[in-house]
Amino acid sequence: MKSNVTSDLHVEHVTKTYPDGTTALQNISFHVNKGEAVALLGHNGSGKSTMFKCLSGFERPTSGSIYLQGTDLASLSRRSFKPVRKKLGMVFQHFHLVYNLSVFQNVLFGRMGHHRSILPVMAPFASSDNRDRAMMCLDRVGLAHLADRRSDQLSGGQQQRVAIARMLMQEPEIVLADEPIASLDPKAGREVMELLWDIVEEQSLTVVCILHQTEIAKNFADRIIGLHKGQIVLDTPASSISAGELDQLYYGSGRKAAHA
Ligand SMILES: Nc1ncnc2c1ncn2[C@@H]1O[C@H](COP(=O)(O)OP(=O)(O)OP(=O)(O)O)[C@@H](O)[C@H]1O
Repeated sequence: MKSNVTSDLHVEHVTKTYPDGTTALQNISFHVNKGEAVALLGHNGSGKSTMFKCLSGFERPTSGSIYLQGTDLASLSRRSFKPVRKKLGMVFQHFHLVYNLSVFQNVLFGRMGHHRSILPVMAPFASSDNRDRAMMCLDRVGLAHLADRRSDQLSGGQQQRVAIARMLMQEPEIVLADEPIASLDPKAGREVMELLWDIVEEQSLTVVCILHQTEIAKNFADRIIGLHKGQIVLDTPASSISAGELDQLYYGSGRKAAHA
């Protein structure tokens, strides 16, 4: 079902209660415009991953709606979700590569949503177009020289670059990133964020990125949304957010803001 919603992502009064009765999201509403980069912050258990799962279609909200470029996700059958899903590029904390396969093969898998079967994305059968595209994506993340290496023989930072190349292979319009640098050391994490952000800026992609590093969020995102106990308690341009507001998000009113 199409709506007249014009933003890339539109979350309207979303509540999510798990079968055991835990309410992880309570009446959440926000929208993300095309090309906008939003960082989703909040302490452990505030509902970030549940939001990510609802945005990506892995979980359905108990009530409320999520529109992706105007299409209500809840209205889609499994089959009709596929073309919509193709627009969503995902980056995860633990990379989700197939580790006993080559870097090149992992990047080819990113094209899966463009085909009806797995065959056209298997290296021995892939078209020259797909093969060239995979090498271009690897080149963009600086890893073309490692195309033939097994993915488990890369550093964490390199594995995340492969995951980004795989996402590029998909040609997404919206990027959902779930703690993309949480498994990396500070230097590798910063380099991966710089790469990811260069790519989303050059392709004008819309981004929702879950982060725990507030400095990184301030430096990279256009806007910061803060969750607390499943509710939005902060929705502010990153350029104008104060250290006190971030402190408040993580430590609540019981703690005096360290930088206020
Ligand atoms: N499958 C589930 N079944 C029941 N409760 C769940 C489930 N998944 C998450 N929860 C609960 O929902 C709440 C929000 O969890 P969620 O994982 O979304 O938070 P989070 O902000 O991503 O936390 P973290 O930063 O630790 O990943 C928590 O109370 C959690 O225990």
